[in-house]
Amino acid sequence: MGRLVTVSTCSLNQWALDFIGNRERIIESIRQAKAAKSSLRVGPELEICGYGCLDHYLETDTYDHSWEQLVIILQHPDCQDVLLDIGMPVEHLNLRYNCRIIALNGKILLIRPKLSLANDGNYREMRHFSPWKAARHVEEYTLQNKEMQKLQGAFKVPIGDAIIKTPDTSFAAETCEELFTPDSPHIDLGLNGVEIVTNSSGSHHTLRKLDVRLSLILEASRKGGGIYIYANQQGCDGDRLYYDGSALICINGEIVGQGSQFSLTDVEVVTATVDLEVVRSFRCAPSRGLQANKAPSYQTIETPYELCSTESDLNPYLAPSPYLKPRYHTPEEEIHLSTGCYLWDYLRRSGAAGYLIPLSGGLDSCATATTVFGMCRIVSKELYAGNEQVIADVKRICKYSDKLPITPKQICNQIFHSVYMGMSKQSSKETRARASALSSAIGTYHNDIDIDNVYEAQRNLVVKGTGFEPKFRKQGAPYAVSLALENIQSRSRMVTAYLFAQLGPSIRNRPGGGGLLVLGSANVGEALRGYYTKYDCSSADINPIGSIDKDDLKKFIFWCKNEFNIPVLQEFLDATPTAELEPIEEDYAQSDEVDMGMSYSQLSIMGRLRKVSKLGPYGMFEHLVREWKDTMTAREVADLVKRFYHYYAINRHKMTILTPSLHSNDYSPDDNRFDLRPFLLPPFYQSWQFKRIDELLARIEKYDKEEEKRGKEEDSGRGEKKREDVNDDSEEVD
Ligand SMILES: Nc1ncnc2c1ncn2[C@@H]1O[C@H](COP(=O)(O)OP(=O)(O)OC[C@H]2O[C@@H]([n+]3cccc(C(=O)O)c3)[C@H](O)[C@@H]2O)[C@@H](O)[C@H]1O
Ligand SMILES: Nc1ncnc2c1ncn2[C@@H]1O[C@H](COP(=O)(O)OP(=O)(O)OP(=O)(O)O)[C@@H](O)[C@H]1O
Ligand SMILES: NC(=O)CC[C@H](N)C(=O)O
Repeated sequence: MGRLVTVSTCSLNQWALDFIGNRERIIESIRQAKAAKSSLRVGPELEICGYGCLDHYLETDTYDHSWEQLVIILQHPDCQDVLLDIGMPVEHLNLRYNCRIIALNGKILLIRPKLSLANDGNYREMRHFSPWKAARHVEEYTLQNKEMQKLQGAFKVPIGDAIIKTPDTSFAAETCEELFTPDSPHIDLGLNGVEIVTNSSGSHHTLRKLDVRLSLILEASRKGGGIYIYANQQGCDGDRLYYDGSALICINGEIVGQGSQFSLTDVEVVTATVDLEVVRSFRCAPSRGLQANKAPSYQTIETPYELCSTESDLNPYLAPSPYLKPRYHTPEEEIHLSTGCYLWDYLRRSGAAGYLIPLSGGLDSCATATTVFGMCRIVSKELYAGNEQVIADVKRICKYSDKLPITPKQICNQIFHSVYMGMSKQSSKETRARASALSSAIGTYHNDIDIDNVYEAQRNLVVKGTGFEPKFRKQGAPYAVSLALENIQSRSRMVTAYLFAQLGPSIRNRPGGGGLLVLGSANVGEALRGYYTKYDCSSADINPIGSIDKDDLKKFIFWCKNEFNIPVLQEFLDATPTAELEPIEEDYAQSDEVDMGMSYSQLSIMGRLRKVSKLGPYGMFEHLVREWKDTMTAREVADLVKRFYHYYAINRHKMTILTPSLHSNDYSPDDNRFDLRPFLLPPFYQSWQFKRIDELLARIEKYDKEEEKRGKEEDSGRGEKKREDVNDDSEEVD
């Protein structure tokens, strides 16, 4: 007869430093796990304080308040008779650790600190914590919190890397990054006969990443057998990351429970029943046995609590959960769902009345606007489904009617403002019309205004104050003077956008007033190339598309056109990207790609090589000269790479003021949290790096010439041979 265990994991929408809210969500998840008859509940990494506290981990308060919440949870009547695996930070002998608290019926069995800290990309755990002293090392921890001492009936508990032994099985915890390391703890734990391994994570979303995480999780139990339970945070916990849930339960490499990746449900519990006999029979292999004999041994902590379901004795029909196929979203769906869920969390947590977008009729602001409409679609779905938290949030934010707005357009109209800020000579009727058409299609509260007066007032300050008449380059002025005029427009648009954001709700008589959050729309390519104005109207409160490049954005807009049924989106895809900062003339209209001296597609490729492949100018040239050999000469590639790095270098200072954006890609150039670079870089022309490119280019061109010569000689050789052959043939024929 099988030995059945019912276990629960969860995704919680925690918020850094929201101790009360976080605690309530933890208790709710335990309630739901118990209702599903689970004997073990696993929660996300550092769930009590919220994973993303960053430098608040340097404050003792964060540790003390976490203990205070833990005491409340452990005493709570709904949190008894279930084994708990809860995440929080712990200070021990003046060092700080990222820990799991394994507890049962108000008592701590073990504090398990993280062994391998996450410290790349967005992660800075080494700044806040120490890794645990050594694998398998255990010592005593002295409880500081008086309430906890009382509850424990002791003032010491074990801290370290140990196994929890129950009469019927054993389990152990590993934490997030430990799964990503080559020598993961689950390998030795499995060889030590641990049948259940938990993994508690604070793991963020990037496009196409779930595949990597799922393969690692499945692999963790496929080779060595066993049950692997994965918990993760979900949502925006106060920073640029979207934690993408996807709680998972698997056995011997097969999924038996998978939670949502993106969701507006604050507490999502995933439960499955698994059969320990399936693990035991899988592990009965001689080669594994030989390795198990040699595996280093662990200290065990014993508890008389049994994890196996007593239900199996009572209910003969209780069966293990069936195997499931892994569920993935397409990258376009991922953009829609991650931006939508992130924007909703940001809005409801910020206390603002909604969003405002400066809508230009170009693709980028269109993409940003579409992410907000996508958010309204997700919210609408939850309203129809009766999600109480979402209903309460919508009631709080949407105040223009007593009736709950329910369709995406109704919701959009209440919380989303757009404003087109035209100039009579610079703005085309096409961009103005596209902005209006998009606004009508998605239902924003739209204003179409002209800012000529503001522009003229600024320009006249110079004319009247100095007598100098600034002109555009097409009128014969130097580039720098023309740029100054262009920048008046973009900067006054920013000031105007914030004005409309502050006053928008009052203009519409929103009960209680309120302000709107200004949305930005700079994309990765523009940011890298520096093709935007410092403090222009994409300097906003938050930018949902700031780490997505133009190619991915185009795919996203195309997908939305069909999925959301918004035909006008095709017009944005067909339009030539233009900043419209210079007067339009019969034979001249500004174009982004001409201005930049490179295409957005080339920028996408170079952006990935710079960040993801970690290539400098020389490495990038070496790579691209091979990659693009069929379409560009080596000299053209060298020119392009040099142009890219030159502008990247002289404009890197602009990244310091870039709008915070949702982190969606590993090629993100975000200077503030992810892509840390100097902001005063040498301009590269005349540099050592470019000199080395020139040397390589000279070698390549020499090689090309020699190849050409050899080719010609071979051709002529072949020609002569052919002629000889022909002559031979003719002789033969003769
Ligand atoms: N090394 C350095 N470290 C710190 N700051 C530095 C600096 N060098 C210049 N600066 C400062 O940077 C500023 C100059 O940069 P910035 O004002 O951006 O001006 P700039 O880069 O000269 O011009 C903006 C460019 O963005 C283009 N553009 C394209 C699309 C849309 C938009 C738009 O705005 O809608 C704009 C526009 O056509 C133009 O080519 C000045 O304040 C200058 O003092
Ligand atoms: N006439 C305008 N009215 C309102 N906002 C504008 C206007 N012109 C520019 N903006 C704002 O400035 C941002 C930067 O302009 P930019 O030209 O780079 O982007 P875009 O027009 O949205 O897209 P594209 O780069 O495809 O033309 C826009 O996304 C938009 O938010
Ligand atoms: N919190 C963690 O340890 C996360 C690290 C891990 N590399 C991830 O991206 O998911």
